Amino acid sequence: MHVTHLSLADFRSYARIEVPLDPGVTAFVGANGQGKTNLVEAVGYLASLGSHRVSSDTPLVRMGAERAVIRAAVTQGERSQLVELELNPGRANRARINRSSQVRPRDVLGIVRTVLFAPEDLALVKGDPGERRRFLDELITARSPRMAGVRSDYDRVLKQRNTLLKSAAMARRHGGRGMDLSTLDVWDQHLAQVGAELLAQRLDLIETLQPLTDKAYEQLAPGGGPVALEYRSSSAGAEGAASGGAGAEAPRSREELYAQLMAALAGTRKQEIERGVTLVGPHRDELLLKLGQLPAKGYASHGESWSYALALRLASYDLQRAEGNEPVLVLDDVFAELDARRRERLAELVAPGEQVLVTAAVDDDVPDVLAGVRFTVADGTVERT
Ligand SMILES: Nc1ncnc2c1ncn2[C@@H]1O[C@H](COP(=O)(O)OP(=O)(O)OP(=O)(O)O)[C@@H](O)[C@H]1O
Repeated sequence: MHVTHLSLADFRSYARIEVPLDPGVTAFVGANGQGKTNLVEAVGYLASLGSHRVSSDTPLVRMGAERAVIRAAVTQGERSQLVELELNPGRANRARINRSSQVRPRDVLGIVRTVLFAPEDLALVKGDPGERRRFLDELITARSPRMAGVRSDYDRVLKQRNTLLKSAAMARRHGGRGMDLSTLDVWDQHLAQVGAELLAQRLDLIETLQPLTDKAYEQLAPGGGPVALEYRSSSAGAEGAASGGAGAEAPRSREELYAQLMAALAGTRKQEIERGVTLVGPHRDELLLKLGQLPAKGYASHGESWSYALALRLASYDLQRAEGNEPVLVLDDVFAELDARRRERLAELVAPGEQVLVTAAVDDDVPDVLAGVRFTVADGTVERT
């Protein structure tokens, strides 16, 4: 798919902007702070209902404005669609497809697809486990938009269960009789049900992503691998079952994963009531990225960490393409971060994409193989050059 037109109103630094886009490569070039990333961030938002830079919508709305609107015309094969999101921080966001009456924001998922490479990606390798969980869950949602509902159900159930545990912990501290544990039993079942669905999807994704990541790493840094993705589940027993990639005997069916989660919740209940928080479940799991025999985090060099992060993004691109969903590739300011060899290899790998959007501070940061349409971004204006 590709975006043929992007309109923004009160989004970030833009009061109003209309950008017609072609398939193939488009580079947005301009000095620091001129609004290049703001443009591609908007495209990424349509694909994931979130920004790759911030976790709240507030900074996305232009200072002084109340709401921001992102609108894109999208073409997939013969089909064209108009998708629109209105961001209302503090209130519910709104969405429209083909100017129709309103739909839920999550209904637009799957219309715009992106794989976004950005300097923030280094956190995939060097950052907290939450970064890697988010990477997995975003890709799961891109492959199967209905999983956005499962993800938000999980967050909701977890929040409610934590509230219950917190009040149980408070009651204990203040010498109360404690709580009626049958209520907690019900929440355990809810959590295990949605948790098993999420866990199953993550394990399936990791198995599919593993060979693609290894291949991408080899393309970017020949001879530097192998790389391995291992899922460390907080709900697996001490024997470490349920690891994706490696664990051949790991439970895979929803029923087995449900039983695993229920057993883990029962096993940690005393501790959870003491601490007032849910200690096991997908929100506590870790995706371990290994380079050779060692974890990349803490061991890989800066360059190796970059190659790993890029390999994960390339693998997600290959995966979506293989499943018949060609995403828009967005490369936000990444070439300036890479040495000449990686820059060249990455550019060659992405150049054939149906649509590639690149941002760079200067023309020289855009590799020659990505010659295409250029826009100059300056002072809130975007002009084709
Ligand atoms: N909500 C907002 N309201 C108004 N201006 C904003 C808002 N959010 C960001 N900006 C402005 O947008 C500009 C940053 O834009 P952007 O991140 O797209 O820059 P860039 O061109 O990608 O720069 P760099 O090359 O440094 O990455 C900054 O000047 C910032 O002050």
